[in-house]
Amino acid sequence: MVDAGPAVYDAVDDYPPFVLRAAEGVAADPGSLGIVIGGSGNGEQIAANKVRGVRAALAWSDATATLAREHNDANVISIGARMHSQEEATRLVELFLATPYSGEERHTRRITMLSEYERTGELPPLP
Ligand SMILES: O=C(CO)[C@H](O)[C@H](O)COP(=O)(O)O
Repeated sequence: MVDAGPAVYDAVDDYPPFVLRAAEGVAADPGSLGIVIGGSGNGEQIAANKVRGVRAALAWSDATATLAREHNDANVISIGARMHSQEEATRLVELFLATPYSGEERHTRRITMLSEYERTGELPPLP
């Protein structure tokens, strides 16, 4: 486990320096999973998704935590610390870590469209 910080609580610090480091760590270690935590989890998810190769999902229920892995093969979970009790947040993370990617063709097809867009900047064709 690698802790990208912060090491001390600062109510007015900025999340991008920590989240981008966590996300870069995940991108550099294929198969690894990351956890980012912030007020709502929205900005933290946005920051993590700036890193090439990262698929960060905002989880706010058991279903969204599970689907993030099953359907999206998300490699980062974002949690809003102010949105959940500690027990709820822990459960979301545990579900995320325990759920494998389904590998279903339609999901792989969609993920491939996104990674190809990320790689080339070219839009996938319309159906
Ligand atoms: O993305 C967010 C909200 O949507 C962040 O979690 C939030 O902006 C953090 O704010 P604060 O400085 O009050 O902790």
